[in-house]
Formats: sequence, C-alpha cells, structure tokens
Amino acid sequence: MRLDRYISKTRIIDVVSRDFEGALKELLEVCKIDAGLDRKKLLADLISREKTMTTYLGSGIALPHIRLPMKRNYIFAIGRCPDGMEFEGHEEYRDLRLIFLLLASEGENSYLNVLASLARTFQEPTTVEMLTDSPDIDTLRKSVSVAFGKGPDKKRTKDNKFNRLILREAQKVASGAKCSSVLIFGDTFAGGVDVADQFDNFKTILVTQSGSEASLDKKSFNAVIPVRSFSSNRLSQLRSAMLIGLTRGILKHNERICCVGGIPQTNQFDTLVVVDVEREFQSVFTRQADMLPATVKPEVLERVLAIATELSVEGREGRPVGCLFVLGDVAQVKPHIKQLVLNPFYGYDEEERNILNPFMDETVKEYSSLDGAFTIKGDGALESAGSLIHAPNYPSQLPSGLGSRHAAGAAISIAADCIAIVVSESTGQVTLFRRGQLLPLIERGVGREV
Ligand SMILES: Nc1ncnc2c1ncn2[C@@H]1O[C@H](COP(=O)(O)OP(=O)(O)OP(=O)(O)O)[C@@H](O)[C@H]1O
Repeated sequence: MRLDRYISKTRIIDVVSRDFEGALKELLEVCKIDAGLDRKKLLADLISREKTMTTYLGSGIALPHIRLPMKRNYIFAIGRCPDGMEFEGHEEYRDLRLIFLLLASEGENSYLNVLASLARTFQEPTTVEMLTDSPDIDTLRKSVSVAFGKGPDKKRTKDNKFNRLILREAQKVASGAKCSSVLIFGDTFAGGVDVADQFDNFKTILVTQSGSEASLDKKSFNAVIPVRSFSSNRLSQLRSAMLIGLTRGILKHNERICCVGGIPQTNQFDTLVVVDVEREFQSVFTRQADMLPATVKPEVLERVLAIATELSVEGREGRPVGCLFVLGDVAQVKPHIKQLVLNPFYGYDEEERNILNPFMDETVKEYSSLDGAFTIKGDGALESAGSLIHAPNYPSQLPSGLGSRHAAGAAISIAADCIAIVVSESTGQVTLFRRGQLLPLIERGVGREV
C-alpha cells in the first residue's frame, strides 16, 4: 500500500521537546485538524493509550496512532528526535529516534492494513537505519521519500552474469515443463537484472519480505507475495508462499510453477524447482474452495503464518518456543476448549486485540510461552490464549516426534471449521492442520537460530 501520498514534507519536523508528551504536542501542532476537534483531548487520549500499551516498535521508532472523526483518511506527522525521549522513566524511550504519528479517520477501513504496512517497512533493517540515522531534517525528508515510495531505486549490483545464466535456464525449464507461473524469491537478489522481463510468456510472482513500496522491481511483476522472516535456507518458505498465493487467488490449484531462489541476501540465485500445486497440497485441500475456513480472511492467515515462522526461527529471548494457533469459526471451537489461565484478551476492543494490528505481534509472542492454544476469529480478533483443546477424534497415529500439541491441532481441525498451525518447541517445525490432514510448512530444524 502506497503511503507517500499521505506524507507531506511540512509535517516532517525536528522535535524540540525531550519529553514524549511534548513531542506529540509539537507533532499535533503541524497537523491540520478539523475544526471542532479538541487538540488537548487528542493529546490526552494519545498519552493515555501510550500508558496502557506502548507504541514503541523497537529500533528507535515509535508509532503512536489514533482514530478520530475527521474528514481526511489519514494524516502523518514525523518527528526526528536524535537525543531520545523521556516518558515516565521507561528506558526504551531514550533510544527513540523517530516518532511516526498517525491520525486516521474513524470511518477508514484500511486502518489495520496501513499499520501493518508501516510495521513491515520498519522491519527492514536498512530502511530503519536510513531513517533513524538521518543527520538532519532534509536528509530525513529524502529518506522518508525513499522508504515510502517516491525515492530512487536502491543500488543495483554489477556482477550478475551468473544470475542471468540461471534466469535464462529457468526460462527454458519453465517452457519445457509447461509451467504457467514463475515464482522468484526476490530477497535472494539485490537487483541489476530485470528479472520479470526474462519471462514474457509467464505469470511472474515475486516472493519478498520487503515491506517497502520502493523495493526494486516490484512493479514489473504480475503479483507480489509478502512473507516474513526468511530462514537461511533456500526456498524454505516455498509452501507458505504458495499457500498465501492460493488463498489470495494469485495461484490456481491446477498450476505448475517454476520457482527460482537462493539463500536470502546473497545476490546469488542457485536453485530451480518445478512444483505442481495440486500435488504439493493434495493431502490438505481437495478443492480450491476448501483451503480457507469460510470465515477466515487470507491476510489473517498470512499474519499467523508470519508470527509462527518468526517464533520457529527466532524463538523467544534466545530459547525455542512452541505454540498452537487455532484460526477459524470460534463458535464451533469454543465447546472444545477450557481455559488453563485467565484469558489475557478478555475485555479488550476487537480492533485492539486484532492480530492484524502490528502491536499484537509482541503480545502474541509474549503469550506464546503460556501452556495451551491461541484461538483467533477469521477476521483476526484474538479470542483467547492459554486454552486447552479437548476435541474428540484425537489422531492415534501422527509422524514420530509429534506429541499432544500436534494431536490437539489435528483434532480441533476436524471438530471445527478451522485451520490449526503448530510451532514445535522441540524441532522448530511449523505444521498446518486442516480437516485432520497435516501439511509441514517449515521442515524440522530448517534455518533455526535458537
Ligand atoms: N490439548 C492441548 N491443547 C492445548 N495445548 C496443548 C495440548 N496438549 C499439549 N499442549 C501444549 O503442548 C505442549 C507440549 O506438549 P507435547 O510435547 O506433548 O507436544 P508436541 O506435539 O510434542 O509439541 P512440541 O513439538 O512442541 O514438543 C504442552 O506443554 C502444552 O503447552
């Protein structure tokens, strides 16, 4: 989603105050707010929300945000604060370098997508560094423009002889194998070759972690599949990417795909794989319509997959963690669960506890250490954590090493219209269950950092 149209240079400022409340006040002053809205109350609301739930995203960036009854869809104000901030003695605010204030209209329904898009951009280390290290306000304005879409392409590398060779061969393989689509793992590659141009007669799909709209080559592809947290293995997220492609309607059940990838960030394509979608997923989906439970939005499945992948690869505070997500018709799931602890999501607004809200990432990861499962509605609202699944039809036979957490995932996926996603604490494997069938998404130990 292009955000640059909402960002104006005049609202990118050096904040003078060293205090977070003072900084928000300065940022509100540069925003044109509809007559009738009370700035003081707005500031008080922002501060009171900050006290309940921090908007500090880490890496020096905070994203305070609020909805208002205003005419414009969005207003951004960005404050540079190279010396950090003070906020009620919280240490982390001292590392703040940038405050992105987002005001959104109450009626705007792309709000969570905008927050998610911002959060993705702020996950790219090079973009974050470029923004937070800006030595003066002019450089910051240019950096914002590069990060959010108006800037020049990132540097291209020269030595692409080998990449060209692989792409030429991929073109021959894709033709010979009668593939309909070519899937490129873009984060392998730093640029310098017009990748999509090599595949005129195919649908071209870019798989990328990059949230920045300014990312190289995106425009020349027919579609983009976003993924998060690549492990260091070649094509390790191929199944997850295909699943996202299927649920978004980018890929079809009966397609054959040629995939080109390599190790992320090496600028070296080295792997060619031809995959029949149907064969890859036949154990789980018998028909295209079967893929998602009726109530589940594709972007919610994507978000759960992303968090599960990150937990599998990175663990939590240096330790491996396991968890179980049950996503779908919670009314059908409810009779089969029992709380092991008080439900931490009880009493919060659905929008605040929605998994599409990027601030929920940390919360979900924190609660992943609780025994039991997360249950999530199809629109993304987190219903419970710490829930013991007690469904009938526990499978008696699962592949060796898969114990009661996996059995619970399999059983609930039969008892209710839902998808269960399990991260194994012991192996790091990520497994999806649908109607009792198992689909490994990330294989054992692949790319594990913990
Ligand atoms: N029925 C259940 N509902 C929810 N969570 C469960 C259930 N059974 C087990 N768990 C969770 O799974 C954890 C690990 O259990 P177990 O080792 O038997 O499962 P596993 O499938 O081998 O998982 P892992 O690969 O992560 O070890 C338990 O500590 C508990 O938190």
